[in-house]
Amino acid sequence: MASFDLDLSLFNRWRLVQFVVMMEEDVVFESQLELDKRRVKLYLTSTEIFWECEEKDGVHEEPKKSLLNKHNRRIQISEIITVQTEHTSHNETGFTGIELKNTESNTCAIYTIRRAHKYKWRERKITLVSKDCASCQLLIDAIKEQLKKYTENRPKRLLLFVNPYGGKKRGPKIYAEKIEPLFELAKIQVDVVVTQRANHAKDIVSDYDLGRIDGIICVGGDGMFSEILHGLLLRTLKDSGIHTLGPSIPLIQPQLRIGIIPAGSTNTVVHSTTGADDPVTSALHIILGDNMAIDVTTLHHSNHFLCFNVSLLGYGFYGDVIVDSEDKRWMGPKRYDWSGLKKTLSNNSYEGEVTFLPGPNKHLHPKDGSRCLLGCKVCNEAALSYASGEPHTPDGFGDDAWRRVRGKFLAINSFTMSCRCEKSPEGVAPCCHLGDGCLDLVLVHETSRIDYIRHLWRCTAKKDNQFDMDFIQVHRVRQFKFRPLIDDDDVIDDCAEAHPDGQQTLKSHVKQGSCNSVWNSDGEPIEQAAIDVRVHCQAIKLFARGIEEYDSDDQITCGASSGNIEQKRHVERLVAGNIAEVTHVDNYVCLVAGNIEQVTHIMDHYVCLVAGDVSF
Ligand SMILES: Nc1ncnc2c1ncn2[C@@H]1O[C@H](COP(=O)(O)OP(=O)(O)OP(=O)(O)O)[C@@H](O)[C@H]1O
Repeated sequence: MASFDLDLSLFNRWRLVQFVVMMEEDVVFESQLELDKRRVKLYLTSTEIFWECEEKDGVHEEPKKSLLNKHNRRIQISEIITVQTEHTSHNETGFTGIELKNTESNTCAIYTIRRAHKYKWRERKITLVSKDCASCQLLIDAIKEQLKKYTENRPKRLLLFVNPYGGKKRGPKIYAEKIEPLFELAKIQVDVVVTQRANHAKDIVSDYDLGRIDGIICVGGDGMFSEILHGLLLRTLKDSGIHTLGPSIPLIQPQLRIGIIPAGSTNTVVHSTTGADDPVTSALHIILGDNMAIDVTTLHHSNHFLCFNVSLLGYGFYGDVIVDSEDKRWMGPKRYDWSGLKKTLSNNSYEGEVTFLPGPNKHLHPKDGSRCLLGCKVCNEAALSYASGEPHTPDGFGDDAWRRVRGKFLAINSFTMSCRCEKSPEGVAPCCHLGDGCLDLVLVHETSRIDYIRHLWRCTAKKDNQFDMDFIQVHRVRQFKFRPLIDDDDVIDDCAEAHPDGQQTLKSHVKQGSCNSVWNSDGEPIEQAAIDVRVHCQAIKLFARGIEEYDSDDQITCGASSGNIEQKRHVERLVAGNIAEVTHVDNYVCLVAGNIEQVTHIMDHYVCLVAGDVSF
């Protein structure tokens, strides 16, 4: 017999949600239909569609099929991709006595999204059969009417770049097989460019008629995104008459949003803004017209603009890794592991001086345990505060707000976002915010190899204690400057000026264990070591919404059979890859769901199992 170990508060939360929803909504349309060969009564409100099963022969039977079970009978209008008639033959309709003409249909298909495993989204199709074609058309018209207000911000035409060279070189295949059909379904026109060389996309963006499109998409990795970001930000400045970007000039937020379909090696930006490194999820965020603004940092050397940065900016360890890995692209994403291992063993450290201007709120810091999630309060407040002028330095930092740290550093890392990736699910800087106008500055002082390995190891764990080590200092800052030091009193402006020939020179320079490392800015090496860095609050918009809350407490542990592997597999097939994470712990099947809807959905599956499919 199955045993259920459920947190009852989940039920209460669900009931509360249902109650509030029912109280708030006004039904604007209702209809009797057929769904999964069962009669249902469907209701349309301004925000959602829901349905209930009708009694059959006077008996209200609770069906077991997924779309009909009681916790899965809702569609948010805002999440509908499209609604259209679908042509089925007379026999397939299930409704008796219907005469269909060839060109007409009494079948309506609603395409929407479903939350699959954790942050991943998938397309979901719901087929509804009306009693006749006219009723079907009325239903479609009514849904389209409600959908109008949500489609205003959705893209109709996109410029899309596919990088055939990034990651495992799967960009073109990912686009053709997974993404193009979804954009066709959503009736989005796409101008596709397969890039022929580095900076091809940037050059096109600098001249393109941007008024024709609603967004720019890249199918590639962080490098490809960075290229488009540069093209779009510089183009926006140029269109506003700014041709030279001095260190004190604020960025102008472009009108267009950028979307990222991940097909690179690390895909940090997409992972940190959607929670998933998944092409289909990203395409669905684009189709629904999601919109969020993220911070951009500018790098200057001697008042000359160098580049923009949005994720990791690292000197020392990460700089050495990028230089070492650049000629190992043939290894694919594994090149970072190989070069990372080499550089960890060499344990080089570099002398320098960091000065920084702290963030405006001293209670917010890189170890405060917070997470930047969908609707983040910290980012929303920062946007308001920056909109009304540059924020003040917090009390307690004194008149001379700039702080100074000198020393020998194994790494100087600045994070403008949490930098989540496959290897670090919570991010290398887990408390960092996407749009708060600040960056998290991590100073890793010279230490032993083993201690640094411990730090790197902790970065990959789900706990966020990687900064609780005595050789690491963290600060949340608005601006910082770095100057390499030859010796204690000799601050030089740019050691790399002695090596102006680019990467080869930089590589031999780093290899010789020379005075300086290089900066790794979003995966690109920067020659100049002496830099000035400034954060620009929410300077670029993305087709994303931030990471949806994933409540790890919404967990059900359900008793499974005593060691019968077949029965466990049966459970796994029913729910795995669909709504929850499934793991086996001794004789228990452990299900972890992303939200209350998924939890209740899982319970229904288990009720089905107990009712007959499997006896525990
Ligand atoms: N056809 C091409 N040939 C060579 N390089 C290209 C081409 N198209 C684009 N690029 C360059 O490839 C670089 C890397 O691409 P991308 O970021 O997509 O992959 P990645 O480096 O493997 O992934 P990640 O940046 O996530 O680690 C980009 O900076 C881009 O300028």
